[in-house]
Amino acid sequence: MQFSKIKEETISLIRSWDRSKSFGVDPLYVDNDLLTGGELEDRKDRLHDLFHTSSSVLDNLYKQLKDTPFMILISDADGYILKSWGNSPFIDRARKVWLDAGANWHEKVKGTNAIGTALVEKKPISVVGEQHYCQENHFLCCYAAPLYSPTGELLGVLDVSGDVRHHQAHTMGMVIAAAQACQAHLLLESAKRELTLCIQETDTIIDGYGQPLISVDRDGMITRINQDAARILGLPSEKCIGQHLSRWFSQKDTDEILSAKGPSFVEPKLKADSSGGEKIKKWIVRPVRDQRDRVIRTVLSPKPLERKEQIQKVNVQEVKEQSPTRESGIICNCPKAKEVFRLASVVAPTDATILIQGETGTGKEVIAQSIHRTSGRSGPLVVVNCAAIPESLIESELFGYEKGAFTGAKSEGHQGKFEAADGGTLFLDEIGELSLASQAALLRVLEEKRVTRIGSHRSKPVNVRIIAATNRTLSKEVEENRFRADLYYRLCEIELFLPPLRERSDLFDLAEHFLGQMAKELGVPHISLDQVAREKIAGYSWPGNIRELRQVLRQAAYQACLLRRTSTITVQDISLPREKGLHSTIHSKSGFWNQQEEETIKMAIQKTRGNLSEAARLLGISRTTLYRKLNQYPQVREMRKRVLKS
Ligand SMILES: Nc1ncnc2c1ncn2[C@@H]1O[C@H](COP(=O)(O)OP(=O)(O)OP(=O)(O)O)[C@@H](O)[C@H]1O
Repeated sequence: MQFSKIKEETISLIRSWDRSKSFGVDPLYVDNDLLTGGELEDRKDRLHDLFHTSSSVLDNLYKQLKDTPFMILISDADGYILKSWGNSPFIDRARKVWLDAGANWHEKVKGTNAIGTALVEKKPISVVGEQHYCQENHFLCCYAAPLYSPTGELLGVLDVSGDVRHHQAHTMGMVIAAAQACQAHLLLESAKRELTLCIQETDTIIDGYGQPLISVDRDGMITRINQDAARILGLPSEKCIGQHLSRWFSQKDTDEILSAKGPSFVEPKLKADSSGGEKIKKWIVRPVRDQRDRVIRTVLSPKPLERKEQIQKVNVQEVKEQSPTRESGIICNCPKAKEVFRLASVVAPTDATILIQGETGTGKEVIAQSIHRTSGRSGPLVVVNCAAIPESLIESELFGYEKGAFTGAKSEGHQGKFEAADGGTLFLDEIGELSLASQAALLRVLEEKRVTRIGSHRSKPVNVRIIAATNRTLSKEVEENRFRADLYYRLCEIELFLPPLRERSDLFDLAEHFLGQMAKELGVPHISLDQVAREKIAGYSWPGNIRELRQVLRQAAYQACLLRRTSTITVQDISLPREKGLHSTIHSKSGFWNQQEEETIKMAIQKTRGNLSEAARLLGISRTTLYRKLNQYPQVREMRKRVLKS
């Protein structure tokens, strides 16, 4: 050993003896500090990672010392020996001085000794024979080196102890090397864990990224791929990994992708025989470089399409479409509306979130129902009218609540609409009416795909397809900060715009359909419109759209059949509000609507002689709604009383 090293060790030993004296350690009598079994196990548990990762190093060290009068010990940072390995007869002698698992060899207990002194001095040290402070330990020669965690925390000490007669200076070197190897293993393990976490984190990010992503190595083999991209390639993601890009792209395109030196666009064609579905026009290629600036990975993602392109793209799909038919109760003989239904039928079986926009009464709920019916989802369609629920209740309606969550809560708690729609579709009608606070809560559920009942700490996974609808222009609401932009983008993965009735060419198909329904209700074979009535209908702008058409025809049909006893509707039967100022009246759902509604209910009550169940059935509304309507229109109530008396 070098002189300076010896000098340094000697100074450490002198300091240690001073400390031992000041701690009041008696060199002739050791007052041992021993752990109970439970405490020993607890302390071992805390160093589990060290023991686990260092087992091969310690096994090796043990093999080297197996036939010698030496033993290996590991202590924790407080000086308690947690593990020891060794052979008798030396181990039996060592036990007599409690050089064994469970005993504390801190300087405060044992005075100067390799374990205790290495812990305090925080460096490797050997303590040989009489260098030990306590007399009973003079038969020992001990070599110890501190063990540190990857973050630099002192974990304990690795010690090799033996009979003083076998003291050899090089043993110290062996212990230092073994301690370093233990630390390296710990570091490697923690790096591996960090890497695993990183990979899991990245996988989670790329899967929820909302854009297809493919990563290939420099030979063109796929190393990572998210679900969206796998769908394009037409194979499950696990089957794509390890496949060469040339399975999907031509050799020329593959070479172009792999030779990209910086972010660029390529326009490769997916091979005709690839089993994948979507065709992408352009891909963005982003090379990933290592520390030496070499391209080691290439990430491919499709260039996002403009909305117009997206719609065209879906339209060219060879997907079996389900056009609305008369049997389904949906009339759609106009090219503009057909286009919307075509797109709806293409996206119905996917999980894409759909935003339906259109004026009031254009059939947003009708198309939502059609999407749900053809989605293949086994759960129910749950409809929530966001405008009809008071703001203070909307979150409990959507997410549910636990018992006693708030004053007035049902004692057994309440399932929210999200849970009710699990496995199915949640139709959020009039989404534009949601307050900003409720928008934030909704966004959270959409992102996490988990719902937490109010008053609960546990969240529950939900598999719900969202269809939202509004008659506001949501992008304008976003611009004016009344609707969250992030929620808007979440909701409009697919946007459907239903045309207003005045832009549809199938007005008379719709009229005929409704008149057919009314003929059934009124028990007549057929109801028709005369020419002048048709002209009046054709010349009107229908701000209340299909709903308004149905209401107007219903009133006209009742008037013609019940009051005039004819099945031909004439212009006198058709009562249209003055067009001036109509829009606001329709939108406020008051005025004109109320008059129409009141008249229609009166006729139904007359026809059914005051029987509310039958009247409700005739009107196509629930009994509860009819009761509500009777409260709203006192004159109808009075009329019913008269009908019942007569
Ligand atoms: N294509 C269609 N064929 C037959 N009936 C239709 C069609 N579209 C809509 N309707 C009828 O028109 C009425 C209004 O439709 P719906 O409730 O779906 O409109 P909406 O756009 O959701 O209205 P709001 O914005 O006021 O909620 C309903 O009675 C519906 O049955």
